[in-house]
Amino acid sequence: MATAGGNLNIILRLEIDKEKATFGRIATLINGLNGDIIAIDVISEGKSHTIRDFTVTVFDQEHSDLVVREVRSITGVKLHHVSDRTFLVHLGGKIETKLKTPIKNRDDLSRVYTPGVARVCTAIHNDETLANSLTIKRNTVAVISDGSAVLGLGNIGPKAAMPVMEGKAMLFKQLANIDAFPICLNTQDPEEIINVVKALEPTFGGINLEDIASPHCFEIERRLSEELDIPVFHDDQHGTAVVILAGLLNALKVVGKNLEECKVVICGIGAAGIACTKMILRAGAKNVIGVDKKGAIVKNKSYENQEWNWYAENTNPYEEEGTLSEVIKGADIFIGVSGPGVLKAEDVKNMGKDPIVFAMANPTPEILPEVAKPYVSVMATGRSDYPNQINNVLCFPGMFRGALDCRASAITEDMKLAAAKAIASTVKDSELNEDYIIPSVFNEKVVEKVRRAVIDAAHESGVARKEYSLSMKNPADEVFL
Ligand SMILES: NC(=O)C1=CN([C@@H]2O[C@H](COP(=O)(O)OP(=O)(O)OC[C@H]3O[C@@H](n4cnc5c(N)ncnc54)[C@H](O)[C@@H]3O)[C@@H](O)[C@H]2O)C=CC1
Ligand SMILES: CC(=O)C(=O)O
Ligand SMILES: [Mg+2]
Repeated sequence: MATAGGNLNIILRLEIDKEKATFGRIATLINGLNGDIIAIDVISEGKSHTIRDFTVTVFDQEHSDLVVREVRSITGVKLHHVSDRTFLVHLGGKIETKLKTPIKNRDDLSRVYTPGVARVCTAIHNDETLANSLTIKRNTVAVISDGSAVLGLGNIGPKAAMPVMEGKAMLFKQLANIDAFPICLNTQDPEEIINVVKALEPTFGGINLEDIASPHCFEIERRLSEELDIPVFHDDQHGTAVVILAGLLNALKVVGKNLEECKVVICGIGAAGIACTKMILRAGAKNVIGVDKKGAIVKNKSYENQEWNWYAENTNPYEEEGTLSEVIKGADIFIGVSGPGVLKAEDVKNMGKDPIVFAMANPTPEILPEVAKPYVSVMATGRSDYPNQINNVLCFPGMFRGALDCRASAITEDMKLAAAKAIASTVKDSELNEDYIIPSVFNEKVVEKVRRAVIDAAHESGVARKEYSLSMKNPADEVFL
C-alpha cells in the first residue's frame, strides 16, 4: 500500500518480562494488525528481562499509532520509545565535509594553510582560470532553492526544503562523485535570488536550481544563464523534461506508436510542465494540450503568466477546451506534473487505445498505479516503490558530471536531447517491456552514458572549454589535457 512519504518504518524498543510475555505473542499481535516485522535486534539480554528493537513497516501515521497502542497494552511489555527510521537518517543532517589530505604536522599545516596557501592565492589572482584546477570549484555544484515549490508540497519555505536539497547533494556525490552544497535562501524575491547566486559563482562550477516555483523560476534561470559563465540548470524544468522524454521514447516503442501522431495531455503547467512540453514538441509531438487548475490552456485568451501566453500559441492545435476529464478523452499519453490524485480511473478509461500514463507528482502521484494499471499499457511515477521510476535523478548527476568535465559554460538544448537519448538507450530493445521503460537509478551505466553524450553535445554546441580524457576511472580525478 502506498503512503505519501512511502512506506513508514518504525522501531519499537520493547522491554519484555520473560515470565509474562513472549516474542510470539508480540509478533502475532503486530502481524494481526497488518504490521510487517522486518527486523528484531537484541539491545540487551538479562535473566528476567530482554530489550529488543522491533522494526515494523506500517502504512501511515494512523497505522503506526494503532500498532504502538496495541503493543503498549500487552502485559509484561514496556515500550521504551518509538523511532521512525526516516527521521533517524535525517538526524543532524545527511551530509558532511571531508578532508582530501589530513593535516598531521606543522609542515602539512604550512602547505594547506598559511604561509604556503598564499602562493596559490597569488597564482589564482594572476590567472583566475587556475581556480578551476586549484580549488573545489571544478567539482562543486550549488543546489539552490527558495523553498517555494518543494516536491509537490508547495511553498513550505527554505528551512523545510533543506532535507530535499541535502538528498540531492547525496545523489550528486554517490552517483557522479560531484560535491554538492545544499543552499536554501531566505528570500523568494527573484532579483535577490539572482544577486545571491551570482555572488556565489567563485565557489561553484555549476548551479542546480531546485524547487523554485513558476513563473519566477523562468526569469531566475534565464538571467543567471545569461549573466554567469558556468552551467545553470533548473532541475525541475530540464532534468524532468529530459527524463520524461527518455521514458516516452521507450514507452512509445512498447505500444508501437509515433509521438507525431499522439494526443498528449500534460497536467500542471508549471516549471516541469512547460519544460516538458517544449522538449516533446522539439522531439516531434504535434498535438499537446496543457491543463492547469482552471482547465485547458487555449489560444486567444490572455494569461497573466507570460509563459502561458507562449503555451497558448504553441500547443493545442485543435483548440480543445474544458477540464482535464474533458480533454483527456482519446489521449494517447498523460503526463502529470501537478499534484496528488488529480487523475481519476474514469479519466484513464476514456483515454485512447494502449494509453501511457506518467503520474510524476511527488510524493503522491496524480493517480496511484494500483488504480490506473488495469486500464493503461505503460504506467510510470516519480517514486522508487513502483516500477518505471521517472525521476530527474536519472539526469542531473550525469548532466553535471559531463558539464563539469568539459568545463561547459552552459547547458544547451542539444545537451539535454543527448542526455534523454542516452538514458533511453540504457534499456535495450530486447529488454523493453511495460514495466521496464527506464533504467533504475542504480544502473551504473546511466551516469557514464549521460556524461559522454553531454560532453560530445557540449563540444558540438561550442560551449565546452576543455578536452577530456575518457580513460580515467574517476571522472572527478581526471587530468585535463
Ligand atoms: N518525478 C520527477 O522527477 C519530478 C516531479 N515533479 C513533480 O511535479 C509537480 C510540479 O512540480 P513543479 O513544476 O516544480 O511545480 P510548479 O509549482 O512550478 O508547477 C505546478 C503546476 O501544477 C498546477 N497544479 C496544481 N494542482 C493542479 C491541479 N489539481 N490540476 C491542474 N494543475 C494543477 C499548478 O497550478 C502549477 O501551475 C510536483 O508534484 C513535483 O513533485 C517535479 C519535478 C520532477
Ligand atoms: C524529483 C523532484 O525534483 C521533485 O519532485 O521536485
Ligand atoms: Mg525538484
